[in-house]
Amino acid sequence: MEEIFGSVKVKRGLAQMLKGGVIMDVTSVEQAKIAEEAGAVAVMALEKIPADIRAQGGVARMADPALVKAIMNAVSIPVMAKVRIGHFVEAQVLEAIGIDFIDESEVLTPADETHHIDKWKFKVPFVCGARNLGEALRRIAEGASMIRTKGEPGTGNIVEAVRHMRMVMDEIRKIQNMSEEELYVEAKELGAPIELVKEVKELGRLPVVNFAAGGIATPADAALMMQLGADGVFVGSGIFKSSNPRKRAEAIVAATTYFDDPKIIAKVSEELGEEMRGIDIRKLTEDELMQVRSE
Ligand SMILES: O=C(CO)[C@H](O)[C@H](O)COP(=O)(O)O
Repeated sequence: MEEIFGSVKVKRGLAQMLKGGVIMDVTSVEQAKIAEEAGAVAVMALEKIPADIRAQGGVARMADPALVKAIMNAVSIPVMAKVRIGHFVEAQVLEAIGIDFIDESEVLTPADETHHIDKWKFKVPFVCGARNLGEALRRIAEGASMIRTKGEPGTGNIVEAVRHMRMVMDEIRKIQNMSEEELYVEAKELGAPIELVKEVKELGRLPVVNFAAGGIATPADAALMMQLGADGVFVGSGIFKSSNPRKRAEAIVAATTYFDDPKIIAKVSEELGEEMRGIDIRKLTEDELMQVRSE
């Protein structure tokens, strides 16, 4: 058993078990319980949801381990937590307390602008963000067991999540239509290892699950991302910045499950109360964009 614990197969398999589900950002035990009861497949423990990180500014770091442990004790579903990009000691701390999954996330303030964490050194699986195929494959080459397209977190605006998912899917289709010999130049242009590019051609998808994140605020948003090819969704601000988080969380779970059934999506979208207000991405400066942090 020891031999396979922490193996690529086990770590990627854990991510696959979350397929088709919603992973919700939570900042307290109370929110974690709401998420679990609403049908989330996992929760992401963090100090502040992305909309508040964006609004309050300052340096955003890994959550207090005491908060993470309290959430782990309160729910039976897997618990994830975020570390700053490149901050391998925050990752060591989370692994030490027995976290189920680590998100090396651009939502927190990067600790290293050049290097991501060497995720092969950890037994715990990692999820990382990507805006395109090259970025996704670089993170997988570093040991990520799950990818999420980045979107623009904390905006309640789906436009960047759509852009990034379409980009990844388009680039995969392009590779599928290439000959073997063309893959070498493509790998160079993507900045990704040739072995992974070949694997994408063979599989017709990423070798790990790819969820959508950043800006999902309604059941229809979640279903849109699923129809565009996401394996599942992450939702943070859209739920806990709305007037009725419990009802919205349940509706987003239903819409993710029945993403290709507009009648169900219509039904669960009724009377959800006030939505998160949201931000026009064009009003953000380059410095305010989280998606561009470390590629
Ligand atoms: O980083 C994340 C995924 O790991 C966040 O959960 C996600 O991006 C949340 O964004 P939003 O608050 O816009 O839903």
